[in-house]
Amino acid sequence: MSDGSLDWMASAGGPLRGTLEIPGDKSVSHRSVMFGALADGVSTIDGFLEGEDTRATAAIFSQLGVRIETPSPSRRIVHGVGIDGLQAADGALDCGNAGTGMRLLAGLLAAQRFDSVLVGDASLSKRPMRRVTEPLSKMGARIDTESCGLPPLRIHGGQALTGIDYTLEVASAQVKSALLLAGLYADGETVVREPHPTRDYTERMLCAFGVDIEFSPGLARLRGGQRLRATDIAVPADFSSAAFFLVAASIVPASELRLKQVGLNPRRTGLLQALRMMGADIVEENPSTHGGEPVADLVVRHAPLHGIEVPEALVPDMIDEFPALFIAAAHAQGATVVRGAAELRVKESDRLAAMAKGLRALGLQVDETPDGGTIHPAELQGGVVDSQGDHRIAMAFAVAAQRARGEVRIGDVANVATSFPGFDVLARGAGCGLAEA
Ligand SMILES: O=C(O)C1=C[C@@H](OP(=O)(O)O)[C@@H](O)[C@H](O)C1
Ligand SMILES: C=C(OP(=O)(O)O)C(=O)O
Repeated sequence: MSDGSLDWMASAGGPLRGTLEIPGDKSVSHRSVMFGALADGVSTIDGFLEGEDTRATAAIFSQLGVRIETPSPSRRIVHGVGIDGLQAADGALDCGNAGTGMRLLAGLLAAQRFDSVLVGDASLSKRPMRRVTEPLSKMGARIDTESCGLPPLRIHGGQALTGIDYTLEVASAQVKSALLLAGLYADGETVVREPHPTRDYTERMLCAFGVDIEFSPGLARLRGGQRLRATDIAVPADFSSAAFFLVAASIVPASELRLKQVGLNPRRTGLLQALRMMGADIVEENPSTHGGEPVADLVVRHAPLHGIEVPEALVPDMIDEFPALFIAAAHAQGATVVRGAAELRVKESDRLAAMAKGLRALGLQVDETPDGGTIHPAELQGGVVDSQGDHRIAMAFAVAAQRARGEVRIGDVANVATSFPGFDVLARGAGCGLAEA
């Protein structure tokens, strides 16, 4: 896993130009390995994200007795062991930096005959797990946490689970997915209701694996005791990774980028709507479907942006894109206001605090509130920013520097490899000023 020892120096390059292939979607990649492992038969995954988070998930399934081949980069062949075929691992299962990995696995492993221990890196070890352990315990699971509900998770297998009808307290696709995975093994029906619809990859993919699951925005329902049938998965390009280039090309004069065949699941594209409200020039071309998901080329050209009040209803649909949004806001005309985004405080870092601190270090005024803040744009100066070991904060400031007056040193960027390996190479190729410090 990342050791956090790498820094970047970023500065204004030229206009951003060219056609970029963005790596595979992280959410879809995690799930494709999990469901392929549980299926009867062999599943091939194309476009698998070669990131540390998703590789950690694949390594965990190897520890659980699943054969996974890597015939070439971004391709996996998963030899499914069937719904009851996982075997106890020898040691702890290391989810690395991945909240998605740990929370989904908590649901899945709570239903196995054997015990498991889930651990993570320093950042993941500070992230709240009660949001999954509490509803899972209502289903009959036994999971011990550290105090305050923190990892490691010590999961006691061999429990008989019962389905529940549960309304999520926070809009979280990870919690929903953990309950649905446990629900596959539970007696009776599991129903998950959401305060606001979240990404539905678990539902769509279970369906592709032959599970009878009913879902609509805000609701998912399945019966326990079903089997999964192997299927091939085509992973679309990750919108959350594309987001950094959407903002970079929007703010750097004379830029024009084409981002090829990016996943446009409506539960992921809140940033597209927010940027368009700000005046961004982003056009969708060559629409198609890829692995059952809508995709299109995104053609983005520089455009003058103006500040907005980000509609609260958009927050869950752009939950990972706020670091990028803050940078767009920093370069807009007029203030941008964010509300209803307290969840950002429990991601890989406290993203509201990390973005406010970083932008202040570059000369901006940011008024932070418990669930958001107001960004007052101004010309960015050079300076030193701490990414807090958070991949999305690091990439956001690499983008910010493309319009700064001086050099920006970004500390602790190795974690970019968790979601977007090769970001720096792609960014340089497109015209960004970005080098290892
Ligand atoms: O289910 C998923 O794949 C994810 C759900 C979101 O987390 P929450 O469920 O905590 O909102 C998101 O932030 C994360 O990057 C991926
Ligand atoms: C929050 C994120 O991921 P996870 O929860 O899987 O660590 C993210 O990628 O921004």
